[in-house]
Amino acid sequence: MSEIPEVPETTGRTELSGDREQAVRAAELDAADPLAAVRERFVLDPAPDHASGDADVYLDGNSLGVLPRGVSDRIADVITREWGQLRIRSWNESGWWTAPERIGDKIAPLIGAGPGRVVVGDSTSVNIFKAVIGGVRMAGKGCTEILVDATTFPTDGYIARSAARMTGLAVRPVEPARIADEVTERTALALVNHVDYRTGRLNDLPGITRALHSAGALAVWDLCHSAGALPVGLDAHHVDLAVGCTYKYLNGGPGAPAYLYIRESLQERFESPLPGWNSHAEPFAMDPSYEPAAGILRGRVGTPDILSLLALEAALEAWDGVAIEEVRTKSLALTDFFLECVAAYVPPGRVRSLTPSDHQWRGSQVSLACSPQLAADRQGGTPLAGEVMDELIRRGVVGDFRHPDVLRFGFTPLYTSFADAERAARVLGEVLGALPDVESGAAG
Ligand SMILES: Cc1ncc(COP(=O)(O)O)c(C=O)c1O
Ligand SMILES: Nc1c(O)cccc1C(=O)C[C@H](N)C(=O)O
Repeated sequence: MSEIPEVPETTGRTELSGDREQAVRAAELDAADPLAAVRERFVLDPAPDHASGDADVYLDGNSLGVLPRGVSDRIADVITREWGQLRIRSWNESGWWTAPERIGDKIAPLIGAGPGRVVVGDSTSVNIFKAVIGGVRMAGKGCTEILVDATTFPTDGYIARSAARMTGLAVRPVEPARIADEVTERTALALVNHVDYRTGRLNDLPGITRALHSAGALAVWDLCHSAGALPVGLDAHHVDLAVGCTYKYLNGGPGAPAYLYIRESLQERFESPLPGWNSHAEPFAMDPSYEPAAGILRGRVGTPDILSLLALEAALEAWDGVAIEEVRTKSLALTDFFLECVAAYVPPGRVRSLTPSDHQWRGSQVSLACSPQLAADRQGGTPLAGEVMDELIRRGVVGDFRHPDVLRFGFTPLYTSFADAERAARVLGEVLGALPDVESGAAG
């Protein structure tokens, strides 16, 4: 990239000479980290085409989590033995048929749900559809609208609008912080992201859920960016419906199936808009008339994606003996430390944090907005901010870029170390420091 001059790259080894203070601090924090050994449960080898041969600092687990060690062997066994040799018998003998609810019960403790409240399958988008239409069908007769988080990840908005058209309701986008003031007795439900994918802001799940309930509306939460990163407390906060993906902080793999949570007391009233045969009370009766299965099974649709489901099940073993509360403690310490290092290494005015400094409102990522000059549209496409991320990746620090100016760094406490955080901030400082002077418009 032409705008970023060549400067010596960091080696990735801890260099105590130049940036002694932060590097020493990182080493101390890693030595005291009770989750440090959990990192060994993940494959963090260098990519085969990596020039230096060093492993990357991987800060993109909020998009695609890292491969947990046990998954490859488990999937090889599923393919060679369960599918290759047992074939059709595996639906019963290998537990394929019951995998969606069995794996749902394994995710449940991580999101504060009791058994029988979570079912795994389909994509997040499809589960949003089930939850929104299922929620509207349970809402009061006079309801005329659905509220949608105005800052939502786009798929939620697209699906909510389509679901609203199908049910004759209107959609009203509302900032999460305004939902308590905007909800009315005409609101069927609100669909809200627990953590904002762009800024990393944590929304007030208990407070918003309470406010919705006081107005008689249901609370539907998208947990994609919180599940596996922080405690959610679905049962404790009486959330009605929730969905989430499993390929981010749950490390289930690319395209891993999503999940649907239905509050226990609502399950018998839940009418799926996708009542496939797997959600029937007696699927193998092949009855032409539909009768929903009892409980969470009615959230199923068709034949589950067994290879992906069982990869996810193996991936969840990385959580053995790990409490979500200790993950949260480490996540906040990592993001605090990264922000400290950014302040120490990055020249003033080049980036500002979009992620709240207050722990109460912070998820498990840090989003840095680049100065307007770096974010400005340039002829031929990507803003310079996008090229900054490309350069970071080239130097072995993997985050991602979101238009127009956001550098995102996701922190997955199961495998991210404090040394990773220090190295990422140091390389960011080198890349941004090598740019020609820009006006200081972004500091703050
Ligand atoms: C908040 C949120 N919801 C939904 C999705 C994606 O949905 P799907 O799993 O259907 O691709 C994402 C990310 O891809 C997301 O960040
Ligand atoms: N789901 C993804 C995919 O299939 C390909 C690339 C990225 C994704 C993502 O998860 C994007 C992500 N939800 C985000 O927060 O931007």
